[in-house]
Amino acid sequence: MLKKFLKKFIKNNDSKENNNLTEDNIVENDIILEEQEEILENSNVDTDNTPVYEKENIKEEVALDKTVEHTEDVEDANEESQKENNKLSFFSRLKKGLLKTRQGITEKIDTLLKSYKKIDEEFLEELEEILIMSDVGMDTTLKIMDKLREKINDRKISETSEVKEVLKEVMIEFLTTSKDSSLNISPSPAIILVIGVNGVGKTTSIGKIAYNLKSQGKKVLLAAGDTFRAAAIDQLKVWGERIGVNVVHQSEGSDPGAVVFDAIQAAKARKIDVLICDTAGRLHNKKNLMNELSKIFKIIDREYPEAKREVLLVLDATTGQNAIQQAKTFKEAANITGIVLTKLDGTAKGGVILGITSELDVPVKLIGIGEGKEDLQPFEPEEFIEALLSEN
Ligand SMILES: Nc1nc2c(ncn2[C@@H]2O[C@H](COP(=O)(O)OP(=O)(O)OP(=O)(O)O)[C@@H](O)[C@H]2O)c(=O)[nH]1
Repeated sequence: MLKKFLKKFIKNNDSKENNNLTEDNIVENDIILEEQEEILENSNVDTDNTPVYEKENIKEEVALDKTVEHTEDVEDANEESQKENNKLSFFSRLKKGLLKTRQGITEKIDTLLKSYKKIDEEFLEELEEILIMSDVGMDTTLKIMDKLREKINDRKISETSEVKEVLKEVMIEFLTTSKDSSLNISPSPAIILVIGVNGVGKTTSIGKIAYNLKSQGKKVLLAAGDTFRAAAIDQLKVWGERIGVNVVHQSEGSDPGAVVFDAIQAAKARKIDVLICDTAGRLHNKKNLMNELSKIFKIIDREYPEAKREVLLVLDATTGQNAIQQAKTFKEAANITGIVLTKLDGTAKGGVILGITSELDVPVKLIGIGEGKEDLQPFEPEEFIEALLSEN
């Protein structure tokens, strides 16, 4: 380090003072350089063999490092507490959003628990009824009840006061599929295809996902692949402007495959991290839907094989059991990698989430609890069940 500094110092001086170097003064300079190095190394060496000059520098570097470390620590702590706050505020918003579902499930379960002290068949049947009535679905309710009975027997539980914790455990197990529930978008590039019938919240969800990814520092591009309605294109453009993300679009009625093709070329040229494509979700004819989607998949296969791929199906929680039916149809037409469940706020049918994960074995990756750009969050089974079943 010292040698490097000296050489640089002397060479700088040389170049400033001596623009016309001769062979002789180059040799002379080399000798001076050697001598100065020797002098400095001998005179300014401390007991630990570190030159004083270097030591001063080290001190400054350490002090600087400490300041940087401290600033980084403070920044990390701020970031952590910001994350914690966001999580907390999302949890309370989730709890608030689930109010109607909580009224349908939790309040009824709490009343039931108060009216029975000991677990008996009548108690279990009433519990079963509450779940069925809350849109969990018949099949899933029966499976949940079987698992609950099994755990109650194994653990020799007889008091109803202990049932809620076991029920939470069972529900979390049902909400946790074998598949990864995080978005498969790293390393970039990635393409997310968003499918679902009209009105379920596709465009809004795309806007929210793009906003989240952009906030994480990712370069995002949107493609208005729902060319069936001009309003759908305009709506995506409005979201794009709102969150500062570009939208590739063509006119109403144009070929969705062509829009996706253009968007892929733009994504490659602009080194985009995540390209999110809207699609038209007409369900009246499964064959049409399949044809349209398979055309888009072929284009992605051919033009963007290097991109990680997510196919997200958007479902509207307010439609209850219909959402499961829709999901089954879409599952036959496309290889769905995740579900976005919207409008969990303001519905008493939130229990449908249990039916979706258990009947389809596709993970719910994101949940929507409002119309704002921050009202879409990764789905976490424990957090969700806590927000759903905890008291008050
Ligand atoms: N309360 C609430 N409303 C939502 C949520 N997600 C979407 N919406 C609203 O649902 C309505 C339909 O959303 P869109 O995003 O237009 O749905 P889409 O599936 O794109 O429908 P088309 O544009 O008709 O294809 C809009 O008014 C949204 O603001 C949510 O999580 N909660």
